[in-house]
Amino acid sequence: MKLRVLWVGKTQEEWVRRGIDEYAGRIRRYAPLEIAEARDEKGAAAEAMRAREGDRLEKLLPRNARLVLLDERGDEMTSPQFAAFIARQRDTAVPELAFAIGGAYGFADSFRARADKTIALSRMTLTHQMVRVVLLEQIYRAHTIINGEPYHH
Ligand SMILES: C[S@@+](CC[C@H](N)C(=O)[O-])C[C@H]1O[C@@H](n2cnc3c(N)ncnc32)[C@H](O)[C@@H]1O
Repeated sequence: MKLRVLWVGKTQEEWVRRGIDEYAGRIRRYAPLEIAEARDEKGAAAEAMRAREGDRLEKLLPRNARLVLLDERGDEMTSPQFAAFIARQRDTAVPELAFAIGGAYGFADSFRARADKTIALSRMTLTHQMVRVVLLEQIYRAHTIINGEPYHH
């Protein structure tokens, strides 16, 4: 199963970029991973920015992909539950599992409605930049759990 992570806007901080590279490299030992970046919108009302960013995310999403939205209001799960969720997608022949991280103002309702599942990493709000690293680490962790490797304690 192919994995895709979509996000809005460039990665600004060097330390975030290093984290992304580290965990993306680790994930690619287990599954093909593509990262795609939608241009962020600036200088409009929040709702308009969310709508335009949603349209751009939509264009980066293959038709056959199952979409998981990252959102602080989503379902919370443990790392083993997240691993079981990923394994279930793979075992039911989902061709591509896509994760989307919103921009600084979050998602438009229209894009939110497109999601097959919405998950929260915490009830706290993280920056849209930091979520990139935390999500990638959890995807990596999930694969070590699926493969019974001694990373998750
Ligand atoms: C700064 S947050 C946007 C906050 C905005 N108040 C909202 O309601 O969506 C930007 C993006 O980071 C991600 N994000 C932030 N905190 C998160 C969390 N605890 N769990 C999952 N995703 C989170 C989401 O994808 C969100 O769209």
